[in-house]
Amino acid sequence: MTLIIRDNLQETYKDVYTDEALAALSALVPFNQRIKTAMADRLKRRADRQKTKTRITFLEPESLIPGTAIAVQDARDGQFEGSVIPADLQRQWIQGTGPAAKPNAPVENSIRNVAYALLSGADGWMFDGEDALGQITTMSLDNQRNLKLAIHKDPVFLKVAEQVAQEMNRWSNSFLGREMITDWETQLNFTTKIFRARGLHLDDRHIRDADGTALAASIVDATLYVVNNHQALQKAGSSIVLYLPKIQTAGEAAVWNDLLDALESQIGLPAGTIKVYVLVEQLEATHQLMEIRAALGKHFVGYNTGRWDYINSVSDAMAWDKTFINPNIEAITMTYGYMRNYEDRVRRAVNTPDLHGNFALWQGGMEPNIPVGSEAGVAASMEKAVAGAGREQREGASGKWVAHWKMVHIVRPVWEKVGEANQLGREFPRLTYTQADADGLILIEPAPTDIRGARNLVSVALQYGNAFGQGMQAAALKPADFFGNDDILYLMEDMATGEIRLSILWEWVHKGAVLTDDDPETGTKAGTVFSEELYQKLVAEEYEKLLKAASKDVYESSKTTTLPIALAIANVYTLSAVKPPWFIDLLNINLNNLDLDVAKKRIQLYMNTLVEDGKRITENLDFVATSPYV
Ligand SMILES: CC(=O)SCCNC(=O)CCNC(=O)[C@H](O)C(C)(C)COP(=O)(O)OP(=O)(O)OC[C@H]1O[C@@H](n2cnc3c(N)ncnc32)[C@H](O)[C@@H]1OP(=O)(O)O
Ligand SMILES: O=CC(=O)O
Repeated sequence: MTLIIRDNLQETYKDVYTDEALAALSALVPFNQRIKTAMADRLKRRADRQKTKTRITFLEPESLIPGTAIAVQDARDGQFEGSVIPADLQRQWIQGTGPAAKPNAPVENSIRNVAYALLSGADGWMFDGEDALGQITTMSLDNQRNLKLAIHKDPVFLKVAEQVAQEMNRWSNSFLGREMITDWETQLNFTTKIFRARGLHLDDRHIRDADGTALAASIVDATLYVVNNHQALQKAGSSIVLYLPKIQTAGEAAVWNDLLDALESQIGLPAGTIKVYVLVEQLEATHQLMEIRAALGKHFVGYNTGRWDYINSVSDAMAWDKTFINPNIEAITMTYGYMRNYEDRVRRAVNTPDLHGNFALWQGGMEPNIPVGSEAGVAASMEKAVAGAGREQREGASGKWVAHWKMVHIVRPVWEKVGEANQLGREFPRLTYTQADADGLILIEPAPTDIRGARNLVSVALQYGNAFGQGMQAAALKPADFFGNDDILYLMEDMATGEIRLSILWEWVHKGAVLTDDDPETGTKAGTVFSEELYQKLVAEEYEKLLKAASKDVYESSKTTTLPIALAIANVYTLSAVKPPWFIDLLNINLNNLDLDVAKKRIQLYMNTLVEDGKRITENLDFVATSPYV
């Protein structure tokens, strides 16, 4: 199969696009069409639900999981072959997450992120190819390059790691009162390496198939990571582990399963060698948890409650229902209405035995706090972070995600104190599939819905769009009103947390959220209906604050380049009657573009395509083909 690689990248990244990797990509090209079809099906289901105003439902027990010979009822009963949990995944108290590359940085600087991760003392680290990894220029390839250098213990990486270890110890001496790393070379072997491939909904920016169709990013990410690193990982006695994001249905899980089988077969690995965690980030997936487990069979090891994407997916799935209105984002914790019920289904699903009595893992969701700020601010936020982790541990999670290496030794003691490697097989009632269960998954409860909440949504959404344009798909952000206030910490924001903010604003504008509190500054009262005018007023005010902010919070150069583009995108997303399915689409088509007029044309093109043809634009609009690889 022919591949077309953009510009001269085959040459400049020949350490990533190795012959073996290109051969595997060529062999997997047939999956491209299958993925594109699955994504068209997704959009159609979404459009049909909106048109007919229908909710997501459970699958018919007698039906087969699409793409498999497994009956839904069998999956629910655990009548399928799952996986034994490998030794290096048995204890995953803390998994850190983060990108393995930085924007516009030489390798010696960019690879520092991998050193922080592998020296952090986290039980596992999910190196991100998706929501936290910037995609400007060639970042997805830099990410792959850095991981390969680190996993192969290249001297370039080891030199950086030695230096970073000293810096980390300086911080931990002052913050924790002790060194966090005693022997940096030994420490590098501690953390299980995990990679998150991009979801099925995204296209790679650098490779197309023979027809000129962009290759699905999932194929590219999984293939490059596995092919380039499987031997080194296995030689070190490590598992090959992926996180799979944003799966919506068991049928999509079956596509992933077949893709992984084909990849294993291509490079001579026994079927089921690659292990996967699945992020439960979609309302539809929560209706099909056992079915997804079954479809992934021997590859599947566990679920993660990917809470931020999840909130967005519920908002998106319920966009047609005028009564479904989320409150302030700060109120949507894991114990809030539909979130509580979602978490409960995940823990029940992983603790249902399969055919051989195997259970699966539940890794708790993301803790977005970072311990940087005033002493009082850090103390208060860390208390909350530890309390949140303690709650998840008690509810049955075998571990947690943190967004920064500084958080590892703050949250890990929650599990250290308990001491059990995991909570595999803890008793919970079996899943049921009643109307009441389905209703619980969209349960809204009364909670603050106010102007402070709206300002927070607007300000961070604009800053997030700006950071994305600068190549930082994750960034530490806070609302502009709190710039300079060290008692309020910056929180980790990434594609997921950025997107929910706009989704909630869309609900408030189009469904007329009723404010719960008076706001003297705008003169609105409890009972005021949120409107487009109110949104426009808040956006104008918050944008002005960002223009006036110091460079520490809003890069000066971004104020005339990526920030106005972020504003244009936020406005179109929030004000369009037709809700875009993914915020990232509008951001992606403007990657590497700093011109507002060009951006406006692209945004218009996207919206016209969506409204008129019911299609998304996901390809790299700046793709310049060179000679094909055959
Ligand atoms: C909802 C979800 O999908 S969650 C999963 C996806 N999200 C993520 O993975 C977010 C991960 N976190 C991050 O990317 C970062 O912590 C951020 C962007 C939030 C904050 O980063 P910064 O503002 O650079 O933090 P800070 O200045 O304290 O970082 C200090 C150093 O640690 C590095 N670092 C910080 N966090 C991480 C991380 N998670 N992984 C690797 N390195 C990190 C920074 O790059 C920086 O390196 P340097 O010394 O070479 O400059
Ligand atoms: O991807 C993770 C999430 O919390 O969303």
